[in-house]
Amino acid sequence: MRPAVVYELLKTDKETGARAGIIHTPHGSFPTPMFMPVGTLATVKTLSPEELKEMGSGIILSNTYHLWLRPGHELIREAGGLHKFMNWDQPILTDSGGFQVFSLSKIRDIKEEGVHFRSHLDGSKLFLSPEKAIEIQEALGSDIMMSFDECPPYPASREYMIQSMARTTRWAERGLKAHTTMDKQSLFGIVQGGVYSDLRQQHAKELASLDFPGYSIGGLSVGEEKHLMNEALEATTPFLPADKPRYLMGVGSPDALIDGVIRGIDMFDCVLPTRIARNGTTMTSQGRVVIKNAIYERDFGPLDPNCDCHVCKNYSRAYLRHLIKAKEAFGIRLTSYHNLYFLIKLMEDVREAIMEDRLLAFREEFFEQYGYNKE
Ligand SMILES: CNc1nc2c(CC[C@H]3O[C@@H](OC)[C@H](O)[C@@H]3OC)c3nc(N)[nH]c(=O)c3cc2[nH]1
Repeated sequence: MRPAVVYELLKTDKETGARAGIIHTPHGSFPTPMFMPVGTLATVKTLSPEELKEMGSGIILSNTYHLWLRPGHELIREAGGLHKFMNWDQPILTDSGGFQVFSLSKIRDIKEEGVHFRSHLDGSKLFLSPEKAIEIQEALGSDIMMSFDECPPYPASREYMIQSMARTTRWAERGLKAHTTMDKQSLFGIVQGGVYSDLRQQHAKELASLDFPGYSIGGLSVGEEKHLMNEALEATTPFLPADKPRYLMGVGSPDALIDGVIRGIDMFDCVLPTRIARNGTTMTSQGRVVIKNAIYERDFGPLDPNCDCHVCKNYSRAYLRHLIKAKEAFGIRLTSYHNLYFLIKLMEDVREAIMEDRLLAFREEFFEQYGYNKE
């Protein structure tokens, strides 16, 4: 089948493996590297589609597991699909539910045919398989779908990893066969292998031979140290086709994004920016600002003097601190907007640095300003 998702490589940074490109999907195109806001329950918490477009969010995520449980994928299909249901007419990427089954449900039983588990909402018995995950994502009308995989717990033994990877490959093949409603392929394979470089390389090659339109790198950002994530990426991306997108799942923080781009990653997602925003922690060009801190009580300057988002142009740190302490809903709307804007803008700046072959210099300057070098 022809791919529904097409990657256009524009430039590779001369000093690193970093790439600048464009990803084309049935609902439009977006530049890469790109940070993708997470809208697990069909909403990027507290923000409207108009605000997401205004901040430059080219694509958002939603979550198969959660939407299947509530409000149900059949209801969303009747509503005309997820784009219509949530009034978002640009690209949507959905996860397969693999991760949530393993991270949310206590009781689960992994079998070859799929995973039996109980709903984290009402304890009812559920069964998720590669075929079911495809059925749900097709009902949602997702532009970029994820294969049903196992994200093994961290750490996992080599023996367990080898068995799990082999099953994840068999599940990926079943997903490719089940994905039939559209005349084009929009299913990504998910590379596993934990922190074992040889297994990462082996799984990348295995999935590359199945010719997916794109590849996710899973099994990371699950508690491993940063250098282990970087080493896993170095063992994976060189064995993935250069003309296909690479998506690092669940990442992340500004340093992890930059170091992921340097190792050939094009797409990222993470709940971090919106999750920390809800308790008033923000990312700024000078590092983290925890707005509830008393030092900001009479600080009438902008959250980030180097940021041109509407929050930094119109509201002061003192006002944000007041709203967050008073638990005013408008406060977390402002901190959520700024944090997402910050990461999307960071990826735009990184993309510019790639176009001008100066990504390592950009990394040095950003790390210095943000305060990473102090750690
Ligand atoms: C946080 N670290 C992390 N997240 C991960 C996710 C969930 C992202 C998904 O989870 C939701 O955010 C909580 C988002 O909806 C996202 O959708 C793609 C993963 N999903 C799958 N299928 N396989 C993996 O190996 C995997 C690894 C991860 N590591």
